[in-house]
Amino acid sequence: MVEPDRLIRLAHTRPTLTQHPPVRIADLYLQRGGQYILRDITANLGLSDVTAIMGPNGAGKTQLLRLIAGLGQPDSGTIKFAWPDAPEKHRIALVFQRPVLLRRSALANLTHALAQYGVTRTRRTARAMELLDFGGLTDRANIPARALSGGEQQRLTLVRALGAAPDLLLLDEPTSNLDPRSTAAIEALIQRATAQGVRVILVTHDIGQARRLAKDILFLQDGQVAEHSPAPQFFDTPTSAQAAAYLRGELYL
Ligand SMILES: Nc1ncnc2c1ncn2[C@@H]1O[C@H](COP(=O)(O)OP(=O)(O)OP(=O)(O)O)[C@@H](O)[C@H]1O
Repeated sequence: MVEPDRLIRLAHTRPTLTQHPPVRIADLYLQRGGQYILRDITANLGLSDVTAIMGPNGAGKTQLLRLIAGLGQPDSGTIKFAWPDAPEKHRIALVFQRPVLLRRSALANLTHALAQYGVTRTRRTARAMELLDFGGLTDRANIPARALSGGEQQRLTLVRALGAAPDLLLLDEPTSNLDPRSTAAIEALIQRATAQGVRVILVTHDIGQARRLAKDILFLQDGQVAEHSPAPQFFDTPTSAQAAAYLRGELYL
């Protein structure tokens, strides 16, 4: 495999993010079907390399991620980015829970995406091969993407997103349908991306995954922030009753 620093070479210089939180969410409300599904969300995200958004089904995790990605507007409140021109599409990449791939080979899925990202035709194939290598998919280059295993498809989706050299990678339960081996491969990819300075916001129900990857946890309950803490504090001494019950595996209704 190529070295990570060769692979995700940045299309632009990353800003120093220590002074400004990459994502600043303030007083955010979102209504759907006549009800508020996100309420009074105020949080700085992306200060650590991996932020996990956790919470029970229906808590609003996916909707919050979509708003951060620029897919839709809140009813009120703001989402501001450390990058002056964000959300510019190539600075923020979103990977959905289920892979969405074209009916083409793995390689062609990547060259197609790279064309969208503005990579010149002459560089596309070499870059796509680098990305396949990064994802451990070199020998799958010419296989129809939709014939790949679930784990391979998700790896392909992830390296396709990284091909945009994003500053911020948004992942919505990227391993929810995968077995431990495939999950480990995805987590390794995420860690290699963060080693390149990519900030990750990860929605996950997998407590073990959050422990392995995340430095801070935003816990949502009923569309509100129940807790936002550094990971060790969240796991050892959660301050909200909801998070404590969730971590104990109790059914908090
Ligand atoms: N278009 C819509 N109309 C009405 N309600 C909606 C709409 N879209 C989402 N919702 C509701 O918003 C709530 C939050 O949904 P969201 O998908 O963000 O939850 P989640 O925390 O990601 O859940 P899960 O863990 O099950 O994926 C849910 O109760 C959902 O039914």
